[in-house]
Amino acid sequence: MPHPWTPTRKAGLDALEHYSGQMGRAYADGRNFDLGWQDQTTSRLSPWLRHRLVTEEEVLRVAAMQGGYEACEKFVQEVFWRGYFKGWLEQRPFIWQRYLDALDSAQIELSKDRTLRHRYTAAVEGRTGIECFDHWAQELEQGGWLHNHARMWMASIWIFTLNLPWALGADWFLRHLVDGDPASNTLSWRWVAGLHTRGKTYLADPDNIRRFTKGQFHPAGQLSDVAQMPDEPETGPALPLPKHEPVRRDKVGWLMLTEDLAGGYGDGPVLALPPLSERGHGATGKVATQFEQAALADAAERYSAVKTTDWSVEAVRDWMSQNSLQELAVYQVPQGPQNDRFLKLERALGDQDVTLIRVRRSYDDAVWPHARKGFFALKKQIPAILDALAI
Ligand SMILES: Cc1cc2nc3c(=O)[nH]c(=O)nc-3n(C[C@H](O)[C@H](O)[C@H](O)COP(=O)(O)OP(=O)(O)OC[C@H]3O[C@@H](n4cnc5c(N)ncnc54)[C@H](O)[C@@H]3O)c2cc1C
Repeated sequence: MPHPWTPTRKAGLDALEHYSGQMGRAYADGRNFDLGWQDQTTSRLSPWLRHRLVTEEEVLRVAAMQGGYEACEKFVQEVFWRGYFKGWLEQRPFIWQRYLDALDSAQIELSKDRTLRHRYTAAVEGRTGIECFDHWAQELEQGGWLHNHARMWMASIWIFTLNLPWALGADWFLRHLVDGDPASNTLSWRWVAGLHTRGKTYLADPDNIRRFTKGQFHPAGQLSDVAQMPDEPETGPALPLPKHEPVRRDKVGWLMLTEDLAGGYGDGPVLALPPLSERGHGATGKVATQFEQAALADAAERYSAVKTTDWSVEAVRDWMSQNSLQELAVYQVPQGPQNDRFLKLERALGDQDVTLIRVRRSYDDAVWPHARKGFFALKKQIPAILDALAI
């Protein structure tokens, strides 16, 4: 499988333009088919969108020129799923923490239970004997990307057929996907497990796999036909979103992270923090690592950002004093490993009396408040949100 994601904004915009004619009927009719790498049935824009080398707003504006919501309804809704998951997790940060706790427990289980360890290793090495799963495991490890349906089938087989802890699977995906995103990934795994829409599990069906791979795979008799939701307390209600903070002074410097490379720094100097070397337990995939590093380099060049090699408070302070800065701003760092790391930096800067302002983009501001419950509530608001954003 080739690695087609050139990690630049230009390449992302080219891909968007190239796909624009397919956002209507072609997408609606074809999007559920996973026909292998050569046969594209979806936009494959996720790596650029994930890091905001290209933004959701830009994609939606292109969809608007193809006939808008009416003509591209399915595609537009899928774009909103990204913001839905992000907004949902922002308002339930304890679910991210629950995932980290579940991952820690699963790691301890792995170290103690040899049979579990064998099952886990066979799965991530693509040696389960379930041909489709093994094929997709190779795709993930080597190519760093999977079709949405393959992700759903794999997560389901992982949890309900291979009886592996869901958090280990989510960690494996997050570390290897070139679009690895804490919110979309964690909450999709939880959705398959029946933890997102509580009790509603997703069970992979051999005939469905045969249909949507056009016969390439048919794991008849190999998959569990029972789906048992893992044990977990009730989800709990959404918390309020932190208030939007305006940038108060002229002399503000910006921190750039690979969470959001969309610019919007005005005249302020920009400091680019490097991607984290770890996204979870174990090594990050090569394709994902290369994409993230080069994506940052591309954005840093466009915004004349200074690149630092670490996240130390000293590096940030030095750069601030070189630029005579009193205040720092950053576009909202969503829940996930970068935010966990960022909170430490924020605390250390706070100890040195540096004010750090988290700024929310208007798109997130428009979408996230509607991501408190199920997707349906957000879906109903899509026309109004598009209007409000003048799309
Ligand atoms: C178990 C599992 C794990 C996943 N992990 C991730 C992840 O780490 N990162 C990630 O970006 N997506 C994840 N997804 C969501 C989805 O599979 C990908 O966003 C999609 O396959 C990307 O392909 P595309 O760009 O061709 O999407 P298209 O179908 O062309 O859709 C256009 C855009 O809409 C958004 N989108 C589409 N479907 C979804 C969805 N179900 N959830 C959220 N956004 C969506 C993406 O930004 C995508 O680029 C996961 C799904 C599952 C079932």
